[in-house]
Amino acid sequence: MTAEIRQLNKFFGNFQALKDINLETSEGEFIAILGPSGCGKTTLLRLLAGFSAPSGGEIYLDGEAVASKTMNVPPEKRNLNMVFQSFALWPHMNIEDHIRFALKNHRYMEKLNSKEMNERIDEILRIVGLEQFKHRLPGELSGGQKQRVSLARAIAPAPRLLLMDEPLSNLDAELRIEMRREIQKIHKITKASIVYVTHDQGEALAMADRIIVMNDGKIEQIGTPEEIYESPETSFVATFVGKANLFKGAWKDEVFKPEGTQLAWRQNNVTGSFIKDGIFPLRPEQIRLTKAEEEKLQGRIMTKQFQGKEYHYSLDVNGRTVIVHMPINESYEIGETVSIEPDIIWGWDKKAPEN
Ligand SMILES: Nc1ncnc2c1ncn2[C@@H]1O[C@H](COP(=O)(O)OP(=O)(O)OP(=O)(O)O)[C@@H](O)[C@H]1O
Repeated sequence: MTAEIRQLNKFFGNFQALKDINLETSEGEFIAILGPSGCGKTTLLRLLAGFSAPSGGEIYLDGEAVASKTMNVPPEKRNLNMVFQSFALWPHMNIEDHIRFALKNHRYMEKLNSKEMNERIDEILRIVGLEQFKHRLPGELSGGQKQRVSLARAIAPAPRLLLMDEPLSNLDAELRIEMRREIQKIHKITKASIVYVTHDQGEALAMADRIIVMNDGKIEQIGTPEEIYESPETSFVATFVGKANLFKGAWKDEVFKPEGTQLAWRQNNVTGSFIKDGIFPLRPEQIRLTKAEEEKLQGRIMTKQFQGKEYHYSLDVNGRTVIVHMPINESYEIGETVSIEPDIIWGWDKKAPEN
């Protein structure tokens, strides 16, 4: 299913939760809506689902208008299903019956006889790896298994659009990684379009075809995971997604002069807004520490954490905190003064800095 959102606005009283949202998705696309708590992700998802009506603008599903200021097609008349963070399972109903209920009550599901119904239930439970649990009640399942049931229930009637609201946030870290693979598999098998809300950039980067980064009710950037990570267009995207350090200074063509220095850092891939604002975003792994040299920017190591393949350092650089990740074969100590510069091996710019 394709979705088109035009100039969408949503007010709660005087508070504007969505501000002029525009978006077009293509058939079968996996879209992640990524942003911090309160930025409007769930509000946008609820409007797509039909649980809530817009204050302005329009939504089209497969080219047909489903919502505007004056009309709102209800969720059951949109060929979609939703998966919630809370699982939303019925405690008295076993797993098989959850799927059966979903198959019987979805408007767009063809009518099945009881043999076809049982085959479909088994097929769906096989996809999510729950065949042996079909007679259990939700209370007899782990968190991960419960979320598999809610995924199974959502995909059972083969909706053309799946809306997922932080479906993994109630699971522990290891299970979340495993469930990412499950959701990717489900996307591949069902070919449904997916809109997936998350505040976890790892999830969005790992699964989505395109990511919409939202902040304060607005879209900051839309792009593939690679575009969002490698070429952030705003300071918000650079820090929220890439955890970038924002160095202040002045740009002249492709050369950046950090504030208070005569250095020249070269970079040919920074977007217009950074150049205008005099900012050079560098992710922790794009910075290199070396023994202190006078002609380079210097900082003092405040903290050092061992992380397996890397040390994570925080430095005080002229009163600002800078985070740097370095391989463990180069080690510096807390209190040491070191030089910092853009990394020419891992950085965006493969050319040597001009200094
Ligand atoms: N029914 C409502 N009435 C008033 N304000 C609301 C309502 N629903 C949401 N809001 C406000 O709209 C803003 C966006 O909320 P929303 O739930 O969309 O955020 P979110 O990005 O999904 O956050 P989270 O990640 O914490 O779920 C918030 O400031 C919230 O308080």
